[in-house]
Amino acid sequence: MSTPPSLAIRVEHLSRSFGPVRALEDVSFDITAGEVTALLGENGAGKSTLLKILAGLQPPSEGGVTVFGDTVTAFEPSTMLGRHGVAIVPQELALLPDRSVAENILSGIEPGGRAFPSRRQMRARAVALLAELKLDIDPDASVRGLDLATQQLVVVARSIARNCRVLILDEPTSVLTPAESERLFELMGRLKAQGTTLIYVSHRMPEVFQLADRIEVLRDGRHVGSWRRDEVTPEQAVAAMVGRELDRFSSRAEQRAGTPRSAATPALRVADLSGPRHESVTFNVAPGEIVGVAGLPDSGRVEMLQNVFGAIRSRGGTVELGGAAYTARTPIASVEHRLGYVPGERRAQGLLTTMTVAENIGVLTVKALTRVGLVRRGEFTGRARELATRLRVKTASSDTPIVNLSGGNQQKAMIARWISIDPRALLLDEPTRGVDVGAKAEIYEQLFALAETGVGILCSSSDLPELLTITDRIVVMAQGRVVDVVDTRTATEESIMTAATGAVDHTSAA
Ligand SMILES: Nc1ncnc2c1ncn2[C@@H]1O[C@H](COP(=O)(O)OP(=O)(O)OP(=O)(O)O)[C@@H](O)[C@H]1O
Repeated sequence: MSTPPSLAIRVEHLSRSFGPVRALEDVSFDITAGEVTALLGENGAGKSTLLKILAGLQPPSEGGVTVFGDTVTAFEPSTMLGRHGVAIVPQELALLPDRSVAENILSGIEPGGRAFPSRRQMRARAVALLAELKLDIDPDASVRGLDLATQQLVVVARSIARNCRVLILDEPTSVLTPAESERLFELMGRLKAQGTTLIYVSHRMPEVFQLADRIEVLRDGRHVGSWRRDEVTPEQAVAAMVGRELDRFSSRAEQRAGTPRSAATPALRVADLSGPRHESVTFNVAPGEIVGVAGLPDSGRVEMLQNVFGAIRSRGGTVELGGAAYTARTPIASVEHRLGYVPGERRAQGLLTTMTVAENIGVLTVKALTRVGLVRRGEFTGRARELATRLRVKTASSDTPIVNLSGGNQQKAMIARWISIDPRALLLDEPTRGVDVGAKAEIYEQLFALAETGVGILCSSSDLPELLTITDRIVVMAQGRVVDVVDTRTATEESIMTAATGAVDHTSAA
């Protein structure tokens, strides 16, 4: 059978089960060569499972895949790349940290069947490739010292060096700033111009509608929508993802118009706080207030949050919770003081990877639910289940290992964990990274409900529309210092970015 020249990949009746979970159910669609295809779906819809099958990281349970007319018979990475030209940029980048950029791009490649005769030739080839891709990256730099965005570009270059014709990117922008995302989009544009087929997953609608030629939607493992970009609106695509029209989410400013700021003792007071990459940081969070922290990734906002929580060593300054000084700060003491912290790096900092969903959510309540050395198991699981339902954590059961959950659902479980301690103040870093549009609104509602009960919330995020939607005020940091504190009702993305990128003056905080 001859294949139309424009067909890159045909997926036919693809299914994949994990025990009782049907991650993919009879999925069939085509991917056109030389186009950008965006794959959309809620958390747990099956996107990563489909991408992993296409990259040969796992086989389907049923069904088949054809790449440029050639039927795939072995779902393994070396075959998918070597024979079919399909490569993936996964969420967890697997580079060799102590090797140079050039080595990472080219090691393991044998031009003409032979290893590179010398390091010099390998380096020269890497330089040529980086120039061809217009990537301004030092070929001799050690990968360990590169930021995540640059590491991602190195993985793309490595795939291109291996003659990949189809490049898959799994949520590539979830860890990037807007400027870094633009750099990636420019590279994607250049690859497309050279004829590379691109498939990518994103939860960010504006970006999908900027980049994609086609949009494919999965829901509960089924393929439920397929459009050219100009045939569909973002609202229609979201409705296909969630199976209903989403109500427009009204921002905090709209919901609280006219509500005066609480004059009560602050839930959290931070004064003159200094530590790694931050200096003399001062601000308050009133009970029931949601304060955002904006700033570039190197602004020190992440370290500042860790300092407040007691996860890193402080170099001075004070923290007060409900008017009482909180001095010897450690993560354990913070739990006892009912100060919560949802970290941005869930894999490294939060997830208990050998434990179940219920254990991950309930781990901080074990002590409270233990009597004479015995955990009240029923109550423990019951509470965890209730929180899992409240945050719409999609899981086969509460006994499922947490690692079996999709990324977005793991994040929802991490937030549920901290809500379980009934916090007095809650710190969050990138709370909705990797979370789908429907679940985002659920998380925002939970934060609003928490604030309603008097909890002071401090939320650091690189997602400016998020900060403008959920906060009352925004602390803007640059180069480790607070450079502005703005009322969200009058702030814009531009005004925040201007402060975050330009100013170096230390404005005294409210
Ligand atoms: N190794 C596994 N074992 C058991 N279940 C799994 C495994 N991998 C995925 N699943 C399940 O398959 C379903 C689809 O997961 P997948 O990771 O493909 O979702 P996704 O659409 O990529 O979600 P997200 O946007 O949250 O990353 C989920 O219900 C998930 O819990």
